Amino acid sequence: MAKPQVISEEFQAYTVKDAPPTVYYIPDFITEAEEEYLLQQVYKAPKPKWTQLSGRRLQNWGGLPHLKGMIAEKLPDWLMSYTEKISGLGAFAGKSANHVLVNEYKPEEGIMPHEDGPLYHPTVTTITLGSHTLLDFYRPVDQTQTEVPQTEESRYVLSLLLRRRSLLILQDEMYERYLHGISGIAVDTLSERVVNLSVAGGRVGETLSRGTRVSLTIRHVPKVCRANLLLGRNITYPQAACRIQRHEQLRLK
Ligand SMILES: O=C(O)CCC(=O)C(=O)O
Ligand SMILES: [Fe+2]
Repeated sequence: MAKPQVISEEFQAYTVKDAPPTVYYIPDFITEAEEEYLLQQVYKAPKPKWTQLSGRRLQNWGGLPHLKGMIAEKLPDWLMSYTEKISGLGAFAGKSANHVLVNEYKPEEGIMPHEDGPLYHPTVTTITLGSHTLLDFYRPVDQTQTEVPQTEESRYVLSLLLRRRSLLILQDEMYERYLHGISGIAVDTLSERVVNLSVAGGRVGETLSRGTRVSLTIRHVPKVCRANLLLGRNITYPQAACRIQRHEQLRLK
């Protein structure tokens, strides 16, 4: 089968070679002025736009992804110029990003190892603002292996240093097989397991104190309900599913 994702040739040079396929890490993807602008926009959002979770808070833009389809909402202009730029690299196989999660982590905050799952085109792209972090990768629990306990530590594979203003693109095995997470610590120690040090800059043994990091996780949700279907009269099953879903989403707001 043909490989569905094709990143523009110019960006192939940013492939992280010491990681399983496929990681692209692009330092200084945005300028300092752009970083400041994006942070300003994020913090301008009204308070109810934030959802507080344990260990981070988030803003959801573009609609709530759902197995039955996402009721797509237009992304605001301040995000569009960046999502278009990333879609233009070919990150979503010619489709345009239509969903952005903004995550904010204070020092000592993080996100449990997880998979991003089937609601998205199998690509995740992340712009890092404000502070670096280490994104850690884990093998999934091996269901056939019952004798030895499988701790997080034993499943840990590698980390990526995400500097502020960088862009990360994950696809293929790195998206589909491995779990990713951020540990809730205040100071990172760089080890030889941080496989992109030569490009991200940093020495083994060096420590980096975390500040507040804001990440923009930019994705393409293939299954969307078009708003005009919701107004139509001859509603067929999938359209009805979207309609039901719309009620669910409104209740969640
Ligand atoms: O903040 C990040 O870089 C990771 C966020 C993440 O994994 C997610 O939102 O699914
Ligand atoms: Fe994730």
